[in-house]
Amino acid sequence: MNQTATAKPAAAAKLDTPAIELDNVSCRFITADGNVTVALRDFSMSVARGEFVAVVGPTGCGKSTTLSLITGLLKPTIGEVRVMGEPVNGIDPRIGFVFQNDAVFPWRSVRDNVAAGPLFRGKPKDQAYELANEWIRRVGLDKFGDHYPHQLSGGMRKRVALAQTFINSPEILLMDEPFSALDMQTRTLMQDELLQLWSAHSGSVVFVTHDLEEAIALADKVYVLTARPATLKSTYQIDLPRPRVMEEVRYEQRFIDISRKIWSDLREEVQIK
Ligand SMILES: Nc1ncnc2c1ncn2[C@@H]1O[C@H](COP(=O)(O)OP(=O)(O)OP(=O)(O)O)[C@@H](O)[C@H]1O
Repeated sequence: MNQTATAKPAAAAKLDTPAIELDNVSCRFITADGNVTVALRDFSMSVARGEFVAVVGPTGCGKSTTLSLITGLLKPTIGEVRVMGEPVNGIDPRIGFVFQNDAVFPWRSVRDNVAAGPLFRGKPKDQAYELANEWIRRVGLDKFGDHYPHQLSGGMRKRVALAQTFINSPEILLMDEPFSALDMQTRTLMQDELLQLWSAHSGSVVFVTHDLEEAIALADKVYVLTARPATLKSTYQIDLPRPRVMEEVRYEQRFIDISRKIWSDLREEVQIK
């Protein structure tokens, strides 16, 4: 075989590599009293570059564990986790996070919170603050740059968290129930904002949620996990057209059909005691 004729240029081959791969991963915890909890069993997942993946499953099955494995905070008991084709090894600056609890510094103003990432990464102060102002404007908080987190609503704090994360241009964004503490209206607004930021930014997202509708409305692909020990129950490609408008997409017939299908899978698992 003619190797040179078939081999892809290295750069192109690299771009084909998924952003995230979990390869037959199992994760087992041994608690202080000697009990063993298997959180994931023989679980595989692949997230392409620029893809938005949502992970749903019953409470306590192992959804957050998948994120901890991607960050390198946890190591799999069996299997391998790769980011951009390389085995995970420590904290990766290409990964950003947004969790349910805001990771804002309460003693810093909005502007200082948003500038913290670039400053930490060594950007000169004037550039870091210029960028922070730009992101504060993008998330609609222009008038609140000098406010402190306790002076903001839950939705506004979430905007700070998004600005704080997106300012670092993460190639991978991990989100663990980021909007679950928000009321329904604010949550819908934040979902729209997330989609706008993501589409302008083109990173890969793994979004863990209890809310099946949220998963379908946002994602390109939904992974459904079984009850613990979580293994893969099913995956669904979500073929709803983009751009999606949150308050409209959930009334579309296609959305309702997909929800019904996935819910029938999930219901079986939620009912397992
Ligand atoms: N560090 C740990 N030590 C021991 N057990 C753990 C640890 N982390 C998670 N677990 C256990 O692993 C299981 C899966 O936890 P995980 O947080 O991944 O579930 P989840 O699906 O995200 O849950 P929820 O939907 O309630 O947020 C749970 O039973 C949890 O108690």
